[in-house]
Parts: sequence; structure tokens; C-alpha cells
Amino acid sequence: TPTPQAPATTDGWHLVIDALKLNDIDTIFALPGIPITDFLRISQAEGMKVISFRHEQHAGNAAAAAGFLTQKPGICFTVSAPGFLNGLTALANATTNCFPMILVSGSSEREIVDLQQGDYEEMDQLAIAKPLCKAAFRVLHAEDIGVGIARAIRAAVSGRPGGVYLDLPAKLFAQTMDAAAGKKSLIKVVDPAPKQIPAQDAVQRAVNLLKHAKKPLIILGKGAAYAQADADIRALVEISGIPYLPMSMAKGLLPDNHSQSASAARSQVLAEADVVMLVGARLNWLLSHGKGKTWGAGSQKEPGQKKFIQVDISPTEADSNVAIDAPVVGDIGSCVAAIVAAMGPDWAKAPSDWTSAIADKREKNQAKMAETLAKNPVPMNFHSALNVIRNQVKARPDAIVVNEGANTLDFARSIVDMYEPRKRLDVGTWGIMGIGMGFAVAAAVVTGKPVIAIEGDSAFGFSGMECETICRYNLPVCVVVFNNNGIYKGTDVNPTGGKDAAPTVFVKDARYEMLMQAFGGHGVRATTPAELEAALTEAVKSGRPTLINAIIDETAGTESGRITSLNPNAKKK
Ligand SMILES: Cc1ncc(Cn2c(C)c(CCOP(=O)(O)OP(=O)(O)O)sc2=O)c(N)n1
Ligand SMILES: Nc1ncnc2c1ncn2[C@@H]1O[C@H](COP(=O)(O)OP(=O)(O)O)[C@@H](O)[C@H]1O
Ligand SMILES: [Mg+2]
Repeated sequence: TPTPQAPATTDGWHLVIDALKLNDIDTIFALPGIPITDFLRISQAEGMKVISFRHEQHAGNAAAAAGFLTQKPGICFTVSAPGFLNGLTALANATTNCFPMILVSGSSEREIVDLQQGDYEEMDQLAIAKPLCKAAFRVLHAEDIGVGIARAIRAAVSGRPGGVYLDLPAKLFAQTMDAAAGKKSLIKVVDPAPKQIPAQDAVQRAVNLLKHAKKPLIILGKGAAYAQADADIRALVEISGIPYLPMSMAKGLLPDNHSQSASAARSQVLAEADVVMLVGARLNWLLSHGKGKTWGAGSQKEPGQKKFIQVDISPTEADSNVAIDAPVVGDIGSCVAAIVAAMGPDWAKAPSDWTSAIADKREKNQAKMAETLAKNPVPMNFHSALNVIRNQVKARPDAIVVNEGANTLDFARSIVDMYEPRKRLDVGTWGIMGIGMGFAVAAAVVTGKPVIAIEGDSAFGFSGMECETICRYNLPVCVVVFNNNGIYKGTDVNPTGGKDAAPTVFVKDARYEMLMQAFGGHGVRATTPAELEAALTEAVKSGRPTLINAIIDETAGTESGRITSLNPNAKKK
């Protein structure tokens, strides 16, 4: 008689993988090591896409960018303690940006950590992660893996999206349990990011404000881009006729050359608007906290007390900086659709004296910009190099732009127009350097589209080693390093005349292109717009990993770019 089959078993490794797959998550960004190396191998063997990085911060940034682009939490796996800590910056940055990601780190067993007995890479990771993310969980038993993964997914994407930490002690992976019971323990999360319908009275209050506005303005934030409510947002703008201002990662929700775009008249509209509608945008430092000179305080054109409408899924965002006269709480798709419906079919467009004044200002500023862009100085400056990229993105609006630096960031934001939603990934709310290659890898992996990373040479330095990652997966990423020999510019000198370089400059004429060549990618040193254009066009067409070292006039930059005013005044002795 045949020996009875032992019941099939499963283990922690497979339960984690099966739980992710059950929730349509097919990609993991990671850096191997104890205790997750075998987990990554098994994940790949089980058909997961496993993208392995050279530093955990960039794996985490990739997970965050994937979350922003897909509305599914990006997944980052790290080893314990130092690997976990390297991932924390990305987890905290994702939470600040409201990007959904889950940082999963292996950890030491509780009994050793709680007695501080000095385990390999011992750290109380859960306690350390908690203040830096939206939610944090630990799983000790294999039968709880399904709940742990489900809770992490729901926490990451529901309400205001953000970063979640999931702590998996090493021994959990090898725990086994009955396969059928294991399958039963897994949870497919139903409706992880439920619609949050706004109250009708809140909608009406907002519409009434808009109806009586003489100088209305709509500000679209990265929350509006993340919401993927593109048609509703276009309808709101075009039916209302109200000028709009896209924040940097909301560019492309409507094409930047749209007739109602007020980007080129930003200072005028912020100072003079009488009713401002924030859609997925916070009145934080990026909008001067909604007060002061930027908003017309004290100017003769100030329209008296400005009224604010705030469309946001977070009920506590209102009044954070200034009083909000009409908070509309809910998901942006539901809120904007309700507002457009309440506006009704006979909505009177925004007053023409307001829209034409903005159009005049926009045309004047755009003419000035065109004049600057037409110049062809030698060596190149930010404008002449960015004009090449501007033209490339116009020809390839499906390309994704990643952008970081100071001057390289500020000039690119206004010079490189975007034409489609969620095509620009940048330093976000914190203004953090180092997001470049992680975001570029995620954009290429998640969308398959060509990626153009516009990098200050300092900014590039934070993640440059990931050029090897880009080559290893043969990703369609073209990195353009704006090489001005330093942070902000390349001309600072050591005041003592000593041999040490000044703190803000780099090796002169650094050959960044050789870094990409070192890993089999294509490297080009471009000293003219024509050379830059040829290399960029070729890179976007071929999809070959490329680094273009664009030589920029080292005197052309200003300290801290647009935010130089944030520097404390160093008293000159
Ligand atoms: C993690 C981190 N470190 C340091 C900074 C400070 N910082 C740094 C170091 C910048 C680099 C500017 O130099 P760059 O070469 O990237 O750009 P430009 O020379 O074109 O201005 S911009 C900026 O705010 C930061 N924002 N984030
Ligand atoms: N799906 C969504 N529905 C509504 N609000 C959202 C959604 N996703 C994010 N948000 C909100 O969008 C806002 C994003 O603001 P912020 O990051 O300051 O944008 P920006 O920097 O572009 O101005 C946050 O307050 C967040 O709560
Ligand atoms: Mg620089």
C-alpha cells in the first residue's frame, strides 16, 4: 500500500511572495544580504521582477517612485540595521511626498534585541522606523504574514498615501506551516484605497467661492498627479476657464503650453488672485506658506483677504498655514468630479480682464525666455543646454524626466515643458538630493518608457554608482550631468590659499561619462548644444544606457538656485 503523502508545507519565504503576488505586486527593489538573500533568489525563481541596487537608499527611492507612478505600494527589501537605516531616508522621503511604498527589512529576533544581547546587525528597527513613516508592523509567525502584508498595503495607499515599515525577523522566513492553511491565511486586500466622497455642503461652499471670484486661481499639486483623475482635472480647468499653476510634479496634467497655464506668470497670479483653489497641493514652504510678499501682502494690488479652497484627502491639512475658507475633504477624483458637477452646465468662465492680464504677462515672459534660449554661449550655460532637452521632450512627450540639483533643478522646472501627466519626478517636498538614479530605474522598469535624468553634478554624485544597475538591466535611461564643476557653481576658492579645494567645488572637468562606459553603457562628453542634442536624440531612440557629460559654464550658477534666501546670513568678519 502506498505510503500516505505527508501534507504539503509552505514556508515564510513563499508566504511573503504569495501574499505580494496575490495583491498584484510583481516587482521588488532590493539589496541582498543576510537574511534576505535567499528570499530574493526564490522571488526571482517564482517569477517576481527583482531589481538589485548598489545602495539601499536608491532601492527605496525606486520603490517610492514606483508607488507614485502606479498607485500600488512600491516594495523595497533590505538587510537589517545598516541596510534598514540606508532605506529609512527613502521611507521618510516617500512619507513626506505622500508616495506609497513599503520598506521590508530583515531583523534580529525579539528576544535578543529586547535583551540587547548584541546580535549580528542588531537594532530595534520597528521603534526607529515608527516616527518616520505612516505605519509600522512586525510579523513573528508565518500564519500572520498574510495579515502583515495586507495591513502594510492598505496603510500605504489608503487615505493620504505614504511609507510603511514591515519588520520580518530572520527566523520567520524559515518557519514552515501546512500549505493549505498557509494559502488560507493570505489576504487579497479589497479596495485598498477607497474613494472618499466629499460632503455636498463642502462642495457647494467651494463652488460658491469660485462663482463670485474676480481673480480665481487653481494650484495643482503632486497629489493631483498621483490621483490619476486626469480627465476630471482637465474638465475642472477648462470648464471653469480658471488659470492654473502646476507644482513641479503636477506639470503635464495639462500640457505646459496650455492657454490657461499661469506658470510663466506665477508671481502675478499668486500676488493678485482673490480665490485660490489648492488641488492636492500643500501651502508649505514651496508656496511660501500662503502668506507674505509672494502672496501680495502689502502690495497695492493685494485684493484684501484672499480666500482659499483646499481639495485634499487629509482633513487635517486645512488651516496648517493659513485659514482655509472651503475645505473639500476626499479623494481628488471624487472631489473634482463633484465640484465640476456642482458648477453646472452654464458656468460663467473666469473674468476676461483677469485671464487676459495673465495671458499678456505669460506672453511677455515667454518671449523673454525664448530670447535667452536662442543664445548660444560658449561654454554652454544652463539655458542653452536645457533648451536641447526642452526640444527633445517636446518631440518625445512620452519620455519621463527625472530632475535634481539646484540651478539644474530650478531652470529645468521652468524651461523643460511637460505634456503628459506623471512624466516628471523630482526632489519633491523636501528638496532632497539623491533621488536621481533610483527614480530613473523605477520609471524605466515600471513604464518601459525612455527616461531622461537631468542631474546637477553634485546631485548625480549621491547615486551615480547606480549607473551599474542601469547597465545591468539595460534600462532606457539617459543621464545628462550638468557639469559646472561644483555645487551651485565651480568657482569657489579656499580663502586661506591652502591646497584643500573649497567645500563646494569638484575635480575640474570630471569625466562622468567614463562611469557609464565602465559598465558597458554609452558615454559622451558634450561641449555644445549640437553635441548634446545628437547624443540625447540617439540615446532616446536607441534606449541604450547613456551618460552625457554636459560641460556647463562654471560661473553660470547662483548659490542654492531659487532658494538662496533660505541660507542663514553668514556674518562677514
Ligand atoms: C541629501 C541632501 N544633501 C544636501 C542637500 C543640499 N543641496 C545640495 C548639495 C545641492 C546640490 C547642488 O549642486 P548641483 O551640482 O547638483 O546643482 P547646480 O550646480 O546645477 O546648482 S542642492 C541642495 O539643496 C540636499 N538638498 N539634500
Ligand atoms: N488621491 C488623493 N486624493 C486627495 N488628496 C491627495 C491624494 N493623494 C495625495 N493627496 C494630497 O495631496 C497633497 C500633496 O501635496 P504636496 O506634496 O505639497 O504637493 P506639491 O508639492 O506638488 O504642492 C497632500 O496634502 C496629500 O494629502
Ligand atoms: Mg553643479
